[in-house]
Amino acid sequence: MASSKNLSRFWEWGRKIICVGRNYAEHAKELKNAVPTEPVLFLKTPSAYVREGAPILMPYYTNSLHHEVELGVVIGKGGKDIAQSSAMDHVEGYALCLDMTARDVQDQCKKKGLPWTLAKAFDTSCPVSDLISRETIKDPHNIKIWLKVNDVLRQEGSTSSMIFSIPFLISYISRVITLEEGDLILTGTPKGVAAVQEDDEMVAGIDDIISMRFRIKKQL
Ligand SMILES: O=C([O-])CC(=O)C(=O)O
Ligand SMILES: [Mg+2]
Repeated sequence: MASSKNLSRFWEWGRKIICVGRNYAEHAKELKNAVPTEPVLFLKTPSAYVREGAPILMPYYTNSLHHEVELGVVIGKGGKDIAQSSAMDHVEGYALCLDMTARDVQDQCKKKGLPWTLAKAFDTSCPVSDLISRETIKDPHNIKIWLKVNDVLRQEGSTSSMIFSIPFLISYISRVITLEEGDLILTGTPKGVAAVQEDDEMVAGIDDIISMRFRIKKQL
């Protein structure tokens, strides 16, 4: 839990960003995907991080940049083959995250059976909030995450609807990929994903605990 090193700026550690897809049935259905029986995993790189004050850059190769608001779990203690029963001991805290997705590119990748890297891992595809302490979010499976675009509510979902719980995900992931302090797990998005345009402003939040604001700009 409490680590010797300061993870308050976890995004500067250069560690892994492990994303879970289709962890909310309503979102899997809205994109006409099957509801998974095992977690769907993909990765972003640390260059995907962007912080409030800097713009989200729409890649030059997409015409459909989607927002996905997600709860992030920041790993405080690394491990391999972590048991579900001790998984929460590895959690330093949480972060509000966006999994920005070039949806048209992802659709093409799906059709061709190719990886999602261009759709998911481009620079600025992972806007993140400050670290939120475990004390602040006592029950991470019972909070509301929401996102507005230009003041219109687009996404609002409770983490109680996650298919795979945080301990399950930590255990599952750590059997495949060793977790290290500073890693971030994105736990999937609720329904309501949609496209944003240049100069749109997004505000996302977790209940009234935290909120963050980002503007969309085109990559030059
Ligand atoms: O792109 C997708 O639909 C998968 C995903 O990231 C999510 O469900 O959060
Ligand atoms: Mg996502």
